[in-house]
Amino acid sequence: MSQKLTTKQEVEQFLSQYDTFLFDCDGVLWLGTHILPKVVETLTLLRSLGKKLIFVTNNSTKSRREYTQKFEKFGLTVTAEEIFGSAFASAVYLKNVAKLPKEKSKVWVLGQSGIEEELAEVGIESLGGSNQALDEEFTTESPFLKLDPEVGAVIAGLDTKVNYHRLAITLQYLLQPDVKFIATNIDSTYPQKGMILPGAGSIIESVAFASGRTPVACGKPNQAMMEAIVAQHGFDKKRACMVGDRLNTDMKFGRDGGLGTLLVLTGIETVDKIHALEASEQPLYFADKLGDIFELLQ
Ligand SMILES: O=C(O)[C@H](O)[C@H](O)COP(=O)(O)O
Repeated sequence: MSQKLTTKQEVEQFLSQYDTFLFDCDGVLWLGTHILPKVVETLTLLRSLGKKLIFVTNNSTKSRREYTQKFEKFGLTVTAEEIFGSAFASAVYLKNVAKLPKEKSKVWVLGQSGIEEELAEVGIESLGGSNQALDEEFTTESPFLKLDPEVGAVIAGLDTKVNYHRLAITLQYLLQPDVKFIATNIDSTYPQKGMILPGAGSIIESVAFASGRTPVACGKPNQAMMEAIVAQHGFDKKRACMVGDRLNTDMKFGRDGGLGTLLVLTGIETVDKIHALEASEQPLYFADKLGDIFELLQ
């Protein structure tokens, strides 16, 4: 049964079990540009206790570099090596697993600059994405209908500028059987201050349904992402904890990876949703917010 962290002793006991903490971002650390209460204090405290912090987000709109700038704005110094985003995970998958043939080495992007930047980092040329010509209304005269024969894959992720033009051209590439279909993540929604918004998964579902194809999803809960993180940071999974706000991505990612799990209620989930699960599916711990760790230790 999931245990709620409500006392200083419970928090001390919780912290004593783990040396490494993997943090989801949206819904745990912040809601869009709104940092959640006592997050900076909590992360600073954990660092002072010698804990290793790694940030694992399914949000593909920003590259690791752009995320370091977002952390900086909140007064937190985080290096790109401490951040794993689904855009990075997708680029690594394409580079090291999908291994596109030389003659089909380009990628069509349905998504934002974070994906384009991470693809460029691994030497993959991309089309589409944030290209402003795609903001134009779609017509059958669209120049993008002249498909690039060197495109060997589609990567689809969260795109807050999604429109019919982008969906129509993405579908044309997905109707080519030899073009691979990669999704950055499956999140149906994501939390913003006071509301829930359509996530990458809901956008990707549009072209998956239209094309009749199912993508390979590279973000949480895909364990390839966990393996990449463990390979880079070399921590003991038995003494690591995944902290997240979504049961079917963050908590599944942590549980399947053999990590401890802490669910916070500042994002998508509720206590009722936790208790509706089988005991084995529930997070080990839950809390109203991440900042409770700092507040309860005072
Ligand atoms: O793609 C989305 O729907 C959102 O960006 C995603 O849900 C947020 O990612 P998180 O930081 O919660 O993993």
